[in-house]
Amino acid sequence: MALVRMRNAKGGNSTEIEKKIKRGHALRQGSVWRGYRGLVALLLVAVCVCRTWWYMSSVDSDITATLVSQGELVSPLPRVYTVPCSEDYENYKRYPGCTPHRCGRAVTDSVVSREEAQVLRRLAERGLALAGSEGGASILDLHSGALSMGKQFVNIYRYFGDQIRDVITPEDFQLYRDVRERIQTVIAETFDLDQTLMYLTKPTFFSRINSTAAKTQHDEYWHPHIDKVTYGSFDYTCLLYLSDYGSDFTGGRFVFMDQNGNQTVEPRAGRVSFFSSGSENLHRVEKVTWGTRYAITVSFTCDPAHGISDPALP
Ligand SMILES: O=C(O)CCC(=O)C(=O)O
Ligand SMILES: [Fe+2]
Repeated sequence: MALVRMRNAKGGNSTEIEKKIKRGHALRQGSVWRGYRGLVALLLVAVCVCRTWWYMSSVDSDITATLVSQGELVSPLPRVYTVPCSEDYENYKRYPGCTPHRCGRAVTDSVVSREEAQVLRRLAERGLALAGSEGGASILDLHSGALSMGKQFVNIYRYFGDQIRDVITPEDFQLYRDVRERIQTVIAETFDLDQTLMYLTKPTFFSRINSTAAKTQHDEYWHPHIDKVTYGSFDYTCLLYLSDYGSDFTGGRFVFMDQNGNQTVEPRAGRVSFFSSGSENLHRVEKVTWGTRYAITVSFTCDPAHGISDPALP
């Protein structure tokens, strides 16, 4: 009743009012749609974030096989996997008796004992405790003296002078030499080479990796790479692990990236993993998710011009 009276009272203005009401409806509908649009945009963003997260996690979870697990003991003979040598070798100078004629990867736990690995790990801990990068990987190269310090490197022999003798002893250098010799022998036996025609090459370094974010590109250790391309002189790469996957750290598995899937080597203290350095052995290291991972890279060249002597105090 009141409504009818109001309509009558407004009389001629009714169409104007109806228009306003319609406009109001339209505006309300618009704002409802805008509300929906906000929701849709939010959903789209969520979908994008989820897809990116799924992609990023799948990059680290696309492992197809474990070549050697941490818990196994590969002894007394190395476990060897041959792979066809890449065609790249045709573009490199050949050194008979050393250049790979058989390519592949191998793992052995009987060349370096766990006790020796522990001594080397303590050396790495002492050396790297002197400085270290701001995140990601830190390295200590006993040959050149390079030690990660913040975003750069220092030369430990110059920076710490004689004090470095309290950190690295003659016994440490002797152990490095012994281990290097044994590694050279097992590589020569495995790939049928003349070990007198193989030379230690640089860089040869201790690495320490933890889960902190890398601040510079050279502290990013997880990118897929080919050692012959990255380091130039490498013909045979060897990694000596100084800590245990699963108990000292998580993540950080070594991954061979093959066309038909990936193959992992799980680090174990004293484990020696070696392979021909060409593109038949594209690889990466998974990001470390917890703890600290120590390893030494000890590699060999066939080119005497790229050979170096064992590390020693200057
Ligand atoms: O530490 C590792 O397992 C591998 C390191 C590596 O790929 C390299 O030093 O080129
Ligand atoms: Fe590498």
